Amino acid sequence: MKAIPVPESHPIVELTDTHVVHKARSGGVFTRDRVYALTGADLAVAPGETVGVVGESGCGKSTLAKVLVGVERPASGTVAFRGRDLWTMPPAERRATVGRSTGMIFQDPSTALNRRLPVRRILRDPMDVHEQGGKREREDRVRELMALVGLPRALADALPGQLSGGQRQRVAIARALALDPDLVVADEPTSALDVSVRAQILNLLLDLKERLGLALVFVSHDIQTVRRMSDRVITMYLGRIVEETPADRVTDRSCHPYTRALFSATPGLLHAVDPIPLVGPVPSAVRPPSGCPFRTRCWKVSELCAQVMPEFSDASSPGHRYRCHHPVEEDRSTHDLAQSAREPS
Ligand SMILES: Nc1ncnc2c1ncn2[C@@H]1O[C@H](COP(=O)(O)OP(=O)(O)OP(=O)(O)O)[C@@H](O)[C@H]1O
Repeated sequence: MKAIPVPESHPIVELTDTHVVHKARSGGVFTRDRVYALTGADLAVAPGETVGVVGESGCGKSTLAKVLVGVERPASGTVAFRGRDLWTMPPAERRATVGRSTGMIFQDPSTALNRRLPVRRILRDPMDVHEQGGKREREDRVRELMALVGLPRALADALPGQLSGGQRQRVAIARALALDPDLVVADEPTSALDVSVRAQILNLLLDLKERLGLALVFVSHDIQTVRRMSDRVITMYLGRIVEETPADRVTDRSCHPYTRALFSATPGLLHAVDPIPLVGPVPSAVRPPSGCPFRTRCWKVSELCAQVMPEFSDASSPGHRYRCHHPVEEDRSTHDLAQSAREPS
């Protein structure tokens, strides 16, 4: 089993009871309703670790990613970088802290890169903004970054539109690394790419992470990939973190019924022979259910689940915690669970 890195004195970034609330839109117009995009998130990212984030569409994965890199301001709770609260810093200090210590890689490099700038300018831009090094040093760093991500030097003057999808994502990765960050957050970094280049980009990320000692937060719909890339996996449901599990135990040892159901439905996983049925749609993030948000789809639901949001409980294995009143026994087989879900008592 992979060891979960023990945090140094301070995690790189730590969320404490962090909430993000948006104004809801209907037909492009804001309404009085509120969308609870992230609710009560507690999460610490340690130097050098990879945290994978999974959950169905709309559960708050991208919101969590944006909060971690200081792009999204929470409505309440704290976001601390190396122990210092980001949102009580003076704005210039906050921009410098976030800009220097984090990098973000988005889903679609075609829209994330400025189409009018050549590669060398895209890569130099973070150094220009944060006034890092002189002209010569910035040019040297551009060359270094291109080599680091496997881009030929001949492409330095190319525009993004002249590159392949995989090359564009390499540029986006190089830009995220320009200021030598401690943390990179990758939000669906391969889902807009051809299947043939996905593995190359994932391998590049893993390789860079090892070589540079980066912490990586990896958001993806592709559960297999999250499991392969990560040290631990965060499961989100309707804006809540509901479980945190060591990645190599997530298919058969996770305790939250939702995590088990999610992984049981993933083709190609060892235990995905008998999917646990998830009945009905995900409830609205405008009117989340009382108590546990998963209760409307859970086969283990009881009255308590409607009344009380479960606190995090520690499981017997280290680095594993979950929010559930009726957790799955850690060693119960997925096949067995699928039977119970079909015939709730
Ligand atoms: N700017 C915004 N204004 C209003 N609602 C928003 C905004 N951004 C996100 N939301 C809503 O917040 C919730 C969480 O969105 P988020 O994009 O974080 O989910 P996600 O898990 O990343 O989804 P996906 O996997 O589809 O990208 C959703 O209900 C979404 O519609």
